[in-house]
Amino acid sequence: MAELRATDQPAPDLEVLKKAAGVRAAALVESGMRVGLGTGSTAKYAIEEIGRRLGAGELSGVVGVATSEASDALARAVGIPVEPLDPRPLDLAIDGADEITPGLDLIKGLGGALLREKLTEVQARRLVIIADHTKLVTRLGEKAPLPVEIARFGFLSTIERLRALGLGGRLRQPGAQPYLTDNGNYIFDAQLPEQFDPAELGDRIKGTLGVVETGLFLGMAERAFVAAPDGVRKLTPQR
Ligand SMILES: O=C[C@H](O)[C@H](O)[C@H](O)COP(=O)(O)O
Repeated sequence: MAELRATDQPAPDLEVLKKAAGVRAAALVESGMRVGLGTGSTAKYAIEEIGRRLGAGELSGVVGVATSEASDALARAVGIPVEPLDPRPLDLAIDGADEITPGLDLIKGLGGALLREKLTEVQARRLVIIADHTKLVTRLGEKAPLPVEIARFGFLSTIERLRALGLGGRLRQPGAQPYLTDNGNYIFDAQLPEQFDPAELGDRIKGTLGVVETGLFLGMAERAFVAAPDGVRKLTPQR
């Protein structure tokens, strides 16, 4: 890809980049597909584009499986029929991410949807991640905390157990009350250590009493469309 100098043109704002990635991924949807619909400010653009393609008659028979109440509402609003998750595989899932490594390991869940996202996307034949370039990292935890969904009952005890694993972090509490997920749970935003084995730490967190799920998505993404000012790049896992 050609390099642009800073003086050539103003950098597109992040919304423009997110939309470019979302539209690129939505082009993978074919008629008759069952598609996992991600959550967040980037997934929103893919959902809108799938709706636009359905409305324009470019697609037919597409069914969405939404990963949050918000994405369910958006999908219905743009004309995508939505079904609940059932055991059948999904042809494709499209979602954003908070961090993306060169191996396409991910941190997800800053939007609070990690549990439904993982339940849905583990059933997808292909998980396609869409993001702007600010989400690229060399190691997990570089920029974002790791969201960990925890049961409300006994949450202070669960947080103590997580701290005993060496994790810093805090309960997500944007206002007077803790943040509540679509599943009625809380989220602990964990600060990851500088060096750790993601699979091993993920297992230890998941094995902690009171933990429902983590935002570590390891080895799940088939590709990512990452938008930067000089274009949308397709990334595949580098191992
Ligand atoms: O829980 C939210 C999801 O994992 C999102 O896909 C993730 O937080 C990225 O969201 P955004 O595209 O808004 O940065």
